Amino acid sequence: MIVLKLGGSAITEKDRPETLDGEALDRATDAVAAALEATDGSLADGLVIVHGGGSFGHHNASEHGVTTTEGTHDAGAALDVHGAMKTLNGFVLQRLLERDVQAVPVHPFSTAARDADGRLDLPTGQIETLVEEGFVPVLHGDLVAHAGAGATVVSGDELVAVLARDLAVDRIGLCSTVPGVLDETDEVIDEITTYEDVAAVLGESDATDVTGGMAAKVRALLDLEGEASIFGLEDLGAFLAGDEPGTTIASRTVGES
Ligand SMILES: Nc1ncnc2c1ncn2[C@@H]1O[C@H](COP(=O)(O)OP(=O)(O)OP(=O)(O)O)[C@@H](O)[C@H]1O
Ligand SMILES: C=C(C)CCOP(=O)(O)O
Repeated sequence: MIVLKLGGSAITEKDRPETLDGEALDRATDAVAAALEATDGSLADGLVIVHGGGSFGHHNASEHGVTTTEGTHDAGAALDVHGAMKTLNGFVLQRLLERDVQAVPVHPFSTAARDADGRLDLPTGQIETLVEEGFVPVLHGDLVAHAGAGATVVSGDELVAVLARDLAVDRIGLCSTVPGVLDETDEVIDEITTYEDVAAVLGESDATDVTGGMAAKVRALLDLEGEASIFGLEDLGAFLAGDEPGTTIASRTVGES
């Protein structure tokens, strides 16, 4: 199974509130549809798509002071953030359906929760069954119920990490607006194995972002057992065809702290 995150920075104009990058989303969904068609719909035993927020969700969350740790108990605020993410989810689904991809929505706000320590629980049985039945579940960064905090933000990157941990996932790809993780001279770093090696060059997103940008992304992926790739839209087709474009985030070896 492949878990693919379409970064919000890749499919929206992240610095203009609630603005889709329709051309980029077309390119992304073209690549997904072509990869599925080339494998008669099987694509390495299934595909799960997660998309981020970009200019949907982050601005709303920021206005309401909601982050991954600071929550809200105001249903109106919660629905504002969740509604923005559902709007973007609708655009992603529509473009996939137009290309005959059997995409269906899974909204984390309706299914996931955090405990008081912030640990995320995302039931995956529904997702597994959807994949087995030939669907492409499309999840998204969202709000989730958070014990003691109301509702907090969950990033698409966190969802990818949980899916990779709890499902039989073979490959993980994060398609963003950058061609990979960049070093101090803006060259793509081929492989990252420890956070410390790259901490100095990792930053937040240039645009409004409540979930930590590239630094949080690398941290979440380094916690996984398998490898993950971070790459740009131009390399999405290559990733889906089996290549490892951009930056590979390699897991820690067993026993290493
Ligand atoms: N060393 C780095 N290499 C590449 N990008 C970096 C680096 N440091 C910070 N960034 C920022 O991280 C951004 C990518 O993270 P971001 O969270 O915006 O991506 P995304 O997952 O595509 O979007 P979203 O979070 O909206 O889904 C880049 O656009 C850049 O602004
Ligand atoms: C801001 C919200 C609601 C979700 C953000 O998800 P991300 O763009 O994957 O970090």
